[in-house]
Amino acid sequence: MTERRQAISVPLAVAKVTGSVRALPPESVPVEQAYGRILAENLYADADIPSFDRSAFDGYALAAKDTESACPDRPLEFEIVERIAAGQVGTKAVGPFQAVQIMTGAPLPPGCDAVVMREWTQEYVREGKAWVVLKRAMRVRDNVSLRGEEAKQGDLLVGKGTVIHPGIAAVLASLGMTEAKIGRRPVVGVMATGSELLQPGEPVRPGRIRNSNAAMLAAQIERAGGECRYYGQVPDELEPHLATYRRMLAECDLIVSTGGVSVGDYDLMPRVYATLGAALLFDKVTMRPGSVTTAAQLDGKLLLGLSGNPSACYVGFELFARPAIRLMQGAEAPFAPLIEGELLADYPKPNPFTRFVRARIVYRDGKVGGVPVGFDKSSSLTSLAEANGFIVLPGGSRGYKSGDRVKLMLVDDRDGAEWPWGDDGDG
Ligand SMILES: Nc1nc2c(c(=O)[nH]1)N[C@H]1C(S)=C(S)[C@@H](COP(=O)(O)OP(=O)(O)OC[C@H]3O[C@@H](n4cnc5c(N)ncnc54)[C@H](O)[C@@H]3O)O[C@H]1N2
Ligand code: MOO
Ligand SMILES: [Mg+2]
Repeated sequence: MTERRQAISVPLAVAKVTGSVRALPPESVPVEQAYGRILAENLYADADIPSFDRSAFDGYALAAKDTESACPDRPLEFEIVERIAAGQVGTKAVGPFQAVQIMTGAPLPPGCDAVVMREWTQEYVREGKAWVVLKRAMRVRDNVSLRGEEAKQGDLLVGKGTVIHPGIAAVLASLGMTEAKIGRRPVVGVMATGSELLQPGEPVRPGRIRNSNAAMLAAQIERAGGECRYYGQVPDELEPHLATYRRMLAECDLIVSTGGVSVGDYDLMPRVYATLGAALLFDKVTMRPGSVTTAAQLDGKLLLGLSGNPSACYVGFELFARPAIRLMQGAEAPFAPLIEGELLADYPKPNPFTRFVRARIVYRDGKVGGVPVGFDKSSSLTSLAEANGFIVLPGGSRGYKSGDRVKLMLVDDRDGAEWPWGDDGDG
């Protein structure tokens, strides 16, 4: 008789996987190539930001107190003593009822504490001197960006472990960094198993199917931030499994296989792990699809045996490989966000295990909801083309009705979330 496997809960399985990986040593890349990578150091302001008082508008810098009596009936005249563009520093002392013509971003000259927008003024020449006339009073700091108003020297600007997006690229550049220190992308070895598999370019033959999981996993690895190294598809024979697996162990940081984890005669992954001496973390999870997802550890490396069934493979990857890949890059928030939203169609099936219904997450009328996509079986493939998330239904629940509140897992998210599962049960 086949040995019965001990199933563990999803949160426990996720915790076992995430507890088995650690951040890889960081590396540096040019800031222009850092988009989507994970920052490996805290970014602190190296100076006050902005680093000097500067004009926020094109206009005239002057002392606000000189403008107190200005009004439409009694305009005030200021002598223009200098004109400064952004990048220039004024050289003239500015006395009472004098002004400096100033452009946006230029440093405020000493003696000035406000800027009048050009549109509020008129400029003319009289007796060989340039003058500007003003019809309203200004207050100190009007139209001025003050030194340190955004951040003070030493302030934390961006935390280590954050996914770099365009705003963070701007911060890096503003700190004078040409290179960003980031987590190295783990090299993720992928092996597809199954004598039935054809390469996508091969003609179909009776009983055979095209290998779609390899292409799917390559894209999932890319989305998670890993570097996919594909080792091809192996037939259901132990020797090619072992040979390929040994190469992956030597060359990769994380190993993902698809297929062969169940109890069929040709499901060889359990024997692969046993032969290699890997320590099993789990080989059954109380989830659907993907219940036979297996995880093991060898020489400090995480080995993930995903199901061959396309939907089960997809779900297993997002639940286990994704946070592992992100943690290996040093992410602080490695998980896909799990949020509450509305179920947008009836889902009558009972859920003996936690169910991950492949879904289209939609944002409509200020609300977020999930629509189950098409054909809903562990073996389904084409409906995945529509999915950008999962509806997560807890184990032990019965059918759900359209409009019910449910948990939605956003697998297309980029920034990540901290532990989404709560401290008990299924999140
Ligand atoms: N007696 C039992 N049978 C099965 C159980 C069980 O508990 N007891 N679990 C079922 C569940 S649930 C799943 S899921 C599958 C898991 O199967 P394996 O991980 O062993 O995968 P394979 O047997 O290799 O293939 C399953 C299925 O997927 C197709 N496949 C495989 N690789 C690919 C690929 N690269 N691209 C596309 N499709 C692929 C394969 O042809 C099979 O149809 O086991 C159930 N059985
Ligand atoms: O492992 Mo299977 O995908 O639960 O249906
Ligand atoms: Mg099988």
